[in-house]
Amino acid sequence: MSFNLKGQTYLVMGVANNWSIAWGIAQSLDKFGATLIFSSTGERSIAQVEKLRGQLGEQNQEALIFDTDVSQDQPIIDLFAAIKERNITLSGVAHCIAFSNKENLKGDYYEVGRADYLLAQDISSYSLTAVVREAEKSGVLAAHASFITLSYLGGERAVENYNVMGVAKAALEASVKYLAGDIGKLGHRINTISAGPIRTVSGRAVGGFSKITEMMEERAPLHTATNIAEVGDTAVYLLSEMSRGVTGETIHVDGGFHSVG
Ligand SMILES: CCCCCCc1ccc(Oc2ccc(Oc3cccc(O)n3)cc2)c(O)c1
Repeated sequence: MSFNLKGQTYLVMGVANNWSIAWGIAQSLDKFGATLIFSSTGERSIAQVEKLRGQLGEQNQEALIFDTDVSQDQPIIDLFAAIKERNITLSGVAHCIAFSNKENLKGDYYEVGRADYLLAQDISSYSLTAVVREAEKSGVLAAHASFITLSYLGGERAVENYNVMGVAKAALEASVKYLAGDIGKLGHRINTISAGPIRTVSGRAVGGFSKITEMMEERAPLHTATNIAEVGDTAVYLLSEMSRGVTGETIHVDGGFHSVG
């Protein structure tokens, strides 16, 4: 019997367009037969997902798409209530959501203002905690559900220009470990994929992005830039029973860059 995800439903949060890592995750889950639900923010992203789902398998041609602003608790509560009332059981959630104002993604980190710091933390870190809590409380989770979120090396060490987003990712990665403790006793898991730089709309918002990607292609053991399909396939592993013994972990999908000096 070959591995597949037929009959399993996953929520993918944060598809903005076909460059999004979240879209790579959706495509990989779809490839293995999973049924998908999408939540994004804003009419442009919603319109993109409506267009993109046409590229997916039969089971996802009419995938549900929710508009969820994760900067408030109520929209997150409403999202899982809507899933619950459709009697859908979730095998997992991919949280692919982050934001910080562009002017904080260049220059000196300490120039970041209090409001901008809190905004980056709210959207890029706290939103995962709220999503995991409300998913659990809503009763939509399968017996052994799996959560994943996305990070970058700049959350582990100072990478020039990544600045306030790096501090938010550090909080995100610490949250994953504490959340692993909370939900492990309930039978659920949560892990982080730390992706190498990928040419996305978000990536281009970060100062020095093209320099970093060139440097990575030179110095990473695999000498390749990361792509969304590589991240998507690792997401399938972490969101499936194949990683049933793994939680609170970070897997780097970065051509090995983090391993070399
Ligand atoms: C100098 C580091 C270069 C490599 C950056 C890799 C990376 C690329 C994209 C990442 O995701 C975001 C997500 C939102 C974000 O904030 C944005 C995105 C678009 C517009 C805007 O005003 N802010 C910035 C980066 C991310 O966390 C990490």
